[in-house]
Amino acid sequence: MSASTQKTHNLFQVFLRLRPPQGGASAAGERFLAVEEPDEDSTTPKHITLNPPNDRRRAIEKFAFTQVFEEDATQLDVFHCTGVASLVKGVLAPCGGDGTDALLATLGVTGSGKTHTILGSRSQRGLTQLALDLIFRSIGPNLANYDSNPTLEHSIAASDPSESALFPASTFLDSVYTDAPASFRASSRAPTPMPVSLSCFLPQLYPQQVQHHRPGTPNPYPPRPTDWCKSVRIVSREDSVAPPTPPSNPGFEEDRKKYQASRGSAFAHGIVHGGSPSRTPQLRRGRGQQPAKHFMATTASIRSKTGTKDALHSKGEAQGPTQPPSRRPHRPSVFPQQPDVSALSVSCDPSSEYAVVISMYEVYNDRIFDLLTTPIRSAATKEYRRRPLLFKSTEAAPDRKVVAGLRKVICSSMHQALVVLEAGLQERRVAGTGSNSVSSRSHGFFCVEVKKRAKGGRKQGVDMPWNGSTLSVVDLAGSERARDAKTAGATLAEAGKINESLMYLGQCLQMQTNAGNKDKPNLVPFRQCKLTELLFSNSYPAPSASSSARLRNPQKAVMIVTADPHGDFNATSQILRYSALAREITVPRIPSVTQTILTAAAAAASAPAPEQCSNPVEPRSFHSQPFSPAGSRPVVNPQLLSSANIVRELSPMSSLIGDGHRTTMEAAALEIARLSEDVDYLSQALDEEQSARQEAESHLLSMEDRMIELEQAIREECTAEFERRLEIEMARWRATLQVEMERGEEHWGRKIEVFERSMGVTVAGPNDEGVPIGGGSDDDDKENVLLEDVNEENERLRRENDILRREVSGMSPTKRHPLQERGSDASVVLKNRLPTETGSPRPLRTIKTDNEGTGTLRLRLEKLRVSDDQASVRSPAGSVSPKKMRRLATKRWNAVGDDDDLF
Ligand SMILES: Nc1ncnc2c1ncn2[C@@H]1O[C@H](COP(=O)(O)OP(=O)(O)OP(=O)(O)O)[C@@H](O)[C@H]1O
Repeated sequence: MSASTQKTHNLFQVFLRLRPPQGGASAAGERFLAVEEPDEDSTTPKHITLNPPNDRRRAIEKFAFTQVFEEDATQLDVFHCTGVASLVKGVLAPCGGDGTDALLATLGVTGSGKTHTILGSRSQRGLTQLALDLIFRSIGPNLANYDSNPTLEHSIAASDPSESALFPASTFLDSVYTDAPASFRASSRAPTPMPVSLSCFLPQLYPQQVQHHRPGTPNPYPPRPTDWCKSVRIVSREDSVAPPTPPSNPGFEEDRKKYQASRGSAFAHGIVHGGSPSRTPQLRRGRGQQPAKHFMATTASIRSKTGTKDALHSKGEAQGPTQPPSRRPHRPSVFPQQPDVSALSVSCDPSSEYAVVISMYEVYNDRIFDLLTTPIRSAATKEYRRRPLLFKSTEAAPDRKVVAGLRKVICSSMHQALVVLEAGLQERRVAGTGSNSVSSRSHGFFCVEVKKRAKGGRKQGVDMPWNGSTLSVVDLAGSERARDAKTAGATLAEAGKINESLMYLGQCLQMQTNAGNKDKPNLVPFRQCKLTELLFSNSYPAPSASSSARLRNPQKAVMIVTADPHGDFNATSQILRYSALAREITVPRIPSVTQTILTAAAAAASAPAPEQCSNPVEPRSFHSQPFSPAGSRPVVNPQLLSSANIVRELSPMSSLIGDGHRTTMEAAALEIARLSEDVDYLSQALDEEQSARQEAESHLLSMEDRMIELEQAIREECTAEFERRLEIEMARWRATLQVEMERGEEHWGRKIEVFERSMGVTVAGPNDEGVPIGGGSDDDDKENVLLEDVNEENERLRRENDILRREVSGMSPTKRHPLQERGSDASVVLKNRLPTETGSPRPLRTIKTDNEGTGTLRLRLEKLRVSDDQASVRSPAGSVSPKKMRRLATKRWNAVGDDDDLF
């Protein structure tokens, strides 16, 4: 097919594959995607209808695809119906020529089944393995024998335009895996060198060439900077442990789930960076202990948790090929065999010999990294790094771009190809997210170059060049919403890059149908990012092919869109919108702004014929673009058009709007649908916010009531507590007051007593020893002793007084004088005791006696009187309080004043 004829076709055939619900239909959410019945002229469904769940006001969309695979479609169904065999046939070019490049890609929301479709599972092969199987089966005996032709590698490398480093599979696999066959070790080839040194690594990669290179002659295999000096990405320095090997028996779904769970938990914390599969902490469990995501990706988890900050921005050093042998993983040996395509083969060119060369790379953060190049550790940063590769035109291929500097592996068998694929998948980045426990974080490219040349390979003693075509299998990373995927940090950043690149891809896919439209220029903006460049660059014939250059056919491309009918509606509808070959929108309710737009458009359209506007009717349904998948007739959704409203309103609309304004109206309808969705979403969000606000307000009110109650209770409690404490304090105060009063009374009593005592001492004078009575110590015992002494003295004086009285009464009046001589002149005493004119008693000290005996007697009588009173007051001694003493003393003082008849 010529380039000019290809131009009129879509760049991609787009298939849709629906994923069966995980955990049964009961566990799935509401289904929002319905598959339409096949058209009359077709046996397979091609259309689906997207019904927004739980919201009948949103636009209903209908999409057309090349074919729709429902949930029960098998891997073999997809393989057959997507025409992989046809792609392979184009690559093999059985009719001669270079063949046609083919691209097989999957696109979809994260977790929708892209990797499952492309790479299969532990029990089922994916399209990649099936395509490889078909290629090797079809080539069969025409595959060039590497063993019988040692210059094969040289001749292929010489024809390769991409500045690649070419290795035989055995050499490459021995550098990656540990269990190299004994025969290989005994070969003449140098063993895999440990260090990264270029000089010591060269013999391993180019053993034959080095052997054959003679000193002094130009080396045909000089080390290329792109081969050795491009390190691409950083891998954690923990990457030093042997990875698990895929279980040898396929079909153990349980093991697989466990493995996925372990990977999910291990990677859920962030990015899992690429690295050798043999170097992940999670993989230290030993062989066969961890099942794989799919049989090829058993060790894909190798990515060490990085945490590695700027892994992507760091620059690396020279890249080396290997890890130390002891750290390399074991070579997988058993792969799933189902589905079986052994009965299928396509023809190849019998006059040609073929060689199959495999390369793998990934697009991560808009940069290309080789998956078959082991990252090497930087001496400076101790990080494992790779270098990004360039997608460019080379000297050997000026008319097309190639990924330059890839490592490519020549495979002699299907098994070798599978093991190489496994090795490359080990390097691919995956991570656990909220949406998929084993989520691809990069766009993976698996390229099978089928080289061909005329049999014999030599013409006039010169090696003939190899030409050929490439089958590229692409497993795109899934679009994801950060909210659902619960990603953060670096994983969130890479999700942003993924979404951005998928957005550009969506723009390209949307524009692709215009490529066949003669009226519109080819505006597919595929140079916006690496992903679209890689996918679309070969879709067009070389723009400036020189006369000497061969005119290559544009690639054939198949896109398989995967979708989960029970998954995220918004994300799925977005993917379907830009990937579908055609789309029809039904807007059930047009907001007022829409009416304005449509009315204006209708007025403009009807300006030349104003009579058509006599009865305008509000339109409700539009076709966003004509359905034209692969030349089919325009599609109208019968279910949607069965609505009486829509049918009735379509006709007036089409009569109102002229053809010249149809494009405007379509754009307006699309915008309306988008705005309507936004409005619906915002109104729903507003409703949620309002209900949340109401709930918060009612909660606030109840909280306020509760606070008031609490405040009241606290106040009452505080009041009770205050009163209780006040009562206690009052009681304490009263007690203290009582004590103080008693102390005060005692104090005053003591003072009065001291005063009385001092008075008594002054009157009594010194005792026999010359010490004043009562003037001594304040001690009670002494007082008691003194009191007893006074009492005794009092008694003695009483007795003496009685004696004297008897003597006085017995004496004659003439003999009474002696009594006066004894100092017992009562009249003098009475006279002295009588109050003075002022009313106060006359001080006893001032008494002057003429007679010493009379004075002494009088003093003794006075003493006797006072002491007697004191004795009567104080007896019983000790039982009278100071207070009483004071009162009694006071009374006694008064009594003394009144008791004039004492004698
Ligand atoms: N057709 C299917 N049949 C059975 N299981 C499927 C199918 N499609 C997907 N799955 C399962 O769904 C899960 C997610 O699929 P997969 O990993 O292929 O998604 P993905 O689209 O590649 O996600 P991501 O973009 O995050 O890498 C896996 O467990 C896979 O086995």
